[in-house]
Amino acid sequence: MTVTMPSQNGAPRVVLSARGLRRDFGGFTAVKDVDLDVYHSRVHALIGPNGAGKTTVFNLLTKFLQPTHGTITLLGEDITNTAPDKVARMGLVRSFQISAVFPHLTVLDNVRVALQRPNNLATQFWKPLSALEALNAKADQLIRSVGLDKERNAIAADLSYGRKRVLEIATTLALDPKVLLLDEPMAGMGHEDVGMVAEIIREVARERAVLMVEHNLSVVATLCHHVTVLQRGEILAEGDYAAVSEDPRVRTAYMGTEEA
Ligand SMILES: Nc1ncnc2c1ncn2[C@@H]1O[C@H](COP(=O)(O)OP(=O)(O)OP(=O)(O)O)[C@@H](O)[C@H]1O
Repeated sequence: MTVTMPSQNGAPRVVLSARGLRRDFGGFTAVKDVDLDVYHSRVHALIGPNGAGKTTVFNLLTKFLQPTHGTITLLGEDITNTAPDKVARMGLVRSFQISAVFPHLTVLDNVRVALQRPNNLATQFWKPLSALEALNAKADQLIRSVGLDKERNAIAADLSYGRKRVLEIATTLALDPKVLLLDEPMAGMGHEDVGMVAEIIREVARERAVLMVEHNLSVVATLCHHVTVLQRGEILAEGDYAAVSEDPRVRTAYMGTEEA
């Protein structure tokens, strides 16, 4: 069942929220008292220095890790005690979860394989030809939506690093996530690819929520509507990039300098 909070007076609706999230590892608290609201059609950045707890928060939200305290709500349903595979089926998908890109398959075949995962129409391969045609149409639509049309018949292994990451995003989108979690999507990319992937994420977020861990602050500044800064497992600041980057605590604690 999909329950979404009504978007009254056009305000974006919360699709994923966490309250009082905490995770202890033995005597060490990696995440403490984290409240988070992620909105439909918004790109939300989770930033912070190494060891701040970003990956742990991702693992808690996707239920790879169980919180020590706190609650998590997805599309109006409490998922605090829900298994990770069910959470993914409900629409909260982390890119690497299903983004196994097969290097020797073409772009088209990679997307078709992704579309054949559970919950997608093509699992019913015994269905008539019309189902197969619908699959092909859906694959082409996905390929177009991430701008891989020209590489449609290229072998995945022959794609540039940046285009491979885009193919990864396309295979993730095949599950039709309502909330997409991206872990450093720009990592290891050159300037040109960063711009291209940022445009794709912007486009992808029109119809879903995106929460991303990102170290590239110029990407965060231009792409993200909302920024949460973590430090030592706790929220240090949040707001839009302008507000967060003006915050003296962020400048000194996260960026290490008043000049950031
Ligand atoms: N399974 C674990 N057992 C013990 N400590 C852990 C475990 N996972 C994470 N930690 C600790 O929790 C803290 C937060 O780690 P986490 O990986 O969430 O940070 P991060 O912000 O993602 O860092 P980075 O930017 O370096 O990836 C770190 O001090 C880390 O050593």
